Amino acid sequence: MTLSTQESPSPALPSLETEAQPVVSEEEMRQAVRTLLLGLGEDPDREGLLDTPKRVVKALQFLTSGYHQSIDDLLNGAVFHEDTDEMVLVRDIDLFSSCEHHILPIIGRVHVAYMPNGKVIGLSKLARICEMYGRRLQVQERLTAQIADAIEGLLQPKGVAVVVEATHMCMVMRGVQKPGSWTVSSAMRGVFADDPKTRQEFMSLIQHPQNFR
Ligand SMILES: Nc1nc2c(ncn2[C@@H]2O[C@H](COP(=O)(O)OP(=O)(O)OP(=O)(O)O)[C@@H](O)[C@H]2O)c(=O)[nH]1
Ligand SMILES: [Zn+2]
Repeated sequence: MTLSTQESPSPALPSLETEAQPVVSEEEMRQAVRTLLLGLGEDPDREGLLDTPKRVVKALQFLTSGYHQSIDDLLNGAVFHEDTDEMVLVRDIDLFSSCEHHILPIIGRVHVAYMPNGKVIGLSKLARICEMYGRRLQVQERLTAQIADAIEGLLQPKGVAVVVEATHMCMVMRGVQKPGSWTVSSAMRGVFADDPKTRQEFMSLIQHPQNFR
């Protein structure tokens, strides 16, 4: 699918992926799902599958709806001037994304921290940023870096730390079939990259509780 540029990001914002507009109609997408069903040996005209192409297209559109969001929209102006230089951390943000290789779920959690530099962001907006990038076709490493870049661009903080812990259904349900495997990726910027003590403080704050599975 070709991605077409719909808007040029504001220079004050971090560089974003351009908004994707479908270059095929919804009907063509449904036909493609019907073709997949036929290829799988199914009968797309049997009762249980009649509405499946429509449902699959709708589900995939939702799971990739992050392409149609922008930081500007989700932020709703919630950046505030605040004189604090203590670490802000939101941990255990649920993550549901889709791997770009197999379009299968990536499920996990994100921990986001930053060291303010005169500005703070509405806490929910950190989770919304994770959602926006999660609802795209992703590799975990890029998702992690995009979240860090967005926060860095918005707040120009003294540092940003993002850790993503996720399990990839393409490694669990198929392929190498390793349930229980978790991939951990991190993006450390500013003081989190430069100062081992600050990084260590962050890492100790996101340690799993005893009962973490
Ligand atoms: N680095 C990285 N790799 C990923 C991610 N999601 C899936 N992959 C990997 O992408 C690779 C694609 O490899 P290929 O050999 O082209 O595809 P495949 O035949 O389906 O590979 P297997 O999964 O090993 O069966 C696999 O090793 C996946 O585990 C991700 O978020 N980051
Ligand atoms: Zn995959």
